[in-house]
Amino acid sequence: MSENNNPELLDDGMDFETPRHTGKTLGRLWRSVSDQYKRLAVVLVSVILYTLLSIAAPVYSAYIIDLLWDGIKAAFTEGAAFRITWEYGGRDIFFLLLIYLATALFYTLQSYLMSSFAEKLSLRLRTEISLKLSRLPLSFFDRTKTGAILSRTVNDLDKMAEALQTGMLKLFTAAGMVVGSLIMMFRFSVVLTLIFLVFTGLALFFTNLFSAKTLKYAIQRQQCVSNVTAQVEEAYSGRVIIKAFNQEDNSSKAMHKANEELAAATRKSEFMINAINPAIRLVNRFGQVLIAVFAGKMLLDGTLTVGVFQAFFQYVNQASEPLTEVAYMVNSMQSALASLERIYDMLDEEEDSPDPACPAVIEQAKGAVTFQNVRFGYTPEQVLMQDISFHVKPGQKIAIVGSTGAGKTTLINLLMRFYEVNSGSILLDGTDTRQLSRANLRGNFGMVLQDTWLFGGTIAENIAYSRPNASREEIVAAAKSARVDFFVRTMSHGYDTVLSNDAENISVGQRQLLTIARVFLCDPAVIILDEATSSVDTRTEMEIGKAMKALMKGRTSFVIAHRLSTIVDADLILFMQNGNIIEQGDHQTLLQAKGAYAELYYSQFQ
Ligand SMILES: Nc1ncnc2c1ncn2[C@@H]1O[C@H](COP(=O)(O)OP(=O)(O)OP(=O)(O)O)[C@@H](O)[C@H]1O
Repeated sequence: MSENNNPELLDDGMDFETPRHTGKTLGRLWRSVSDQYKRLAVVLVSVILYTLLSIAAPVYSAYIIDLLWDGIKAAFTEGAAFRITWEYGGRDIFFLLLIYLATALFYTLQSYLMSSFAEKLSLRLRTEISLKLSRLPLSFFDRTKTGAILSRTVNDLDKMAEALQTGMLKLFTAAGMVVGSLIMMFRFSVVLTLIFLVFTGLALFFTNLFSAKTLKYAIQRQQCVSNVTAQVEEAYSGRVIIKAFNQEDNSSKAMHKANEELAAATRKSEFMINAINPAIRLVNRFGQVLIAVFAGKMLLDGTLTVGVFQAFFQYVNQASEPLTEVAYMVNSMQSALASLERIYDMLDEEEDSPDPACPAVIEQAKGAVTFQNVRFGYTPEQVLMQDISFHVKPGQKIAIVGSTGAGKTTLINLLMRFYEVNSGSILLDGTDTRQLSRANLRGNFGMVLQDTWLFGGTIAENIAYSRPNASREEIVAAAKSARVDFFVRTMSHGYDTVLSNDAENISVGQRQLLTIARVFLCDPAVIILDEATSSVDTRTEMEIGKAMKALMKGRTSFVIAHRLSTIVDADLILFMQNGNIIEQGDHQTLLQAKGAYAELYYSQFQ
């Protein structure tokens, strides 16, 4: 199972893993529940009392049955009626009932306390995770699959909470119950207890023998479930492309294959579970029959009383059940610890460097931007940008040009401080952006990306995302500036129309206009525009172009340009290649330089 300890491989929520550092993880868990020690102490006392009473009840019942049995025999020989009075038997039966009641109460108490303990812990971890997610750098999300993050926040936490609620309690009570029952059994009869131990040993041996196989099939099944989920996800997200390329048959064949594999794996794993349990129970039953035969003989010999006979069987049940479950309990506890370990791993991930303690503040930026000898790589070993320098005056339009992968988006990522530069600096109005808080820096920027993001909510709420307290008039004014007001009014509920299911009921162009409205509303000093490519029709493209032009007015604007025709009026064109700016200047200067830009320009227009 060692390969399962690699967090990368655990993305599909595979069950039955083992923790890497059990002691360390337990220690950390212990420290993170320091506010709940009192609760745990009460649970511990309750578990001890529950176990003691559960062990005491059969002995007491043996005493009562023997007492009554003697009374019945005496009454029989005397020919008198047998009667139970308060003094004779009644009081004992009442006390026995009290013991049963108390065990039930302690059981309820400890179950309740443990579930609230586990829920408190999981709420705390959930909060820590969500805070952590907001502090993690984007590079974490680059290298971690979405499924893994979801699995951490949902599956792992649930698994851990469940194991703490039921598994741990069972483990504690099981230990006490087995030890206590065995002691009592030995006291009653060494021979009968030895028979019990031999058969339980056999049952455990068979459980171990088959558990490796059961585990193997269970893991296979889990992998098949992941496979089916992936197929469904793929078929759903790619449904348009699948239809467009007439691949429905292949897609459903792949799905069918995954389903068949899952059915086969489930059959095997269910068979193992369903075949093993009765087999093990059979071994246990054989043991019990043998004990009954021997005990019956002892009963006839008079070396065992009726009361002890029945009490012994109560102990057999109390001891054998936890013993056969112990393998499962250990597995589930280990798997819960592995889950907890992954949660801690995520909480230990390196965070964004903290904002400065006394940050500089730029309330309303003028919009001057300077890159000074910026050097950057997404990974330490691979430097993408060697040495980038340029200066932009407030209100200027800067076009960033370059082939795919040239580093245009990266430049913007650095400007927004989504990633930190390796060396050099980026200045906004002469202030190093690292001296500002990230919130202050980003508050001075507005972004319109091709990859528009709208959330499930009304159109008004979506526009107001950049300024949640904006009035309806301001929202409508922003929509008008973005030339999307007319479209919104044609919708069934206007600005209160709820966008759902990824906002598929509105077109790509309209989505982009809505995100332009969003930026209009927050009125930033610097804007970043990712020009629309061919995914919209010419008319919508013109609308977007006009809305963007209006947005750029009076602001410093960085435009990631795909068509050179739209940037001839730019104050500064940055021509990028392999992460570096190889030419910069305005359109005329670059044409006169007769370099890469001129070549590209003429290739597009001649
Ligand atoms: N998050 C990331 N982690 C690692 N490498 C990245 C990351 N994002 C981009 N890169 C790499 O950095 C280089 C520049 O990418 P970038 O996205 O900046 O290019 P681009 O000019 O914006 O391209 P496009 O026009 O296709 O969007 C590419 O080689 C890309 O593979």
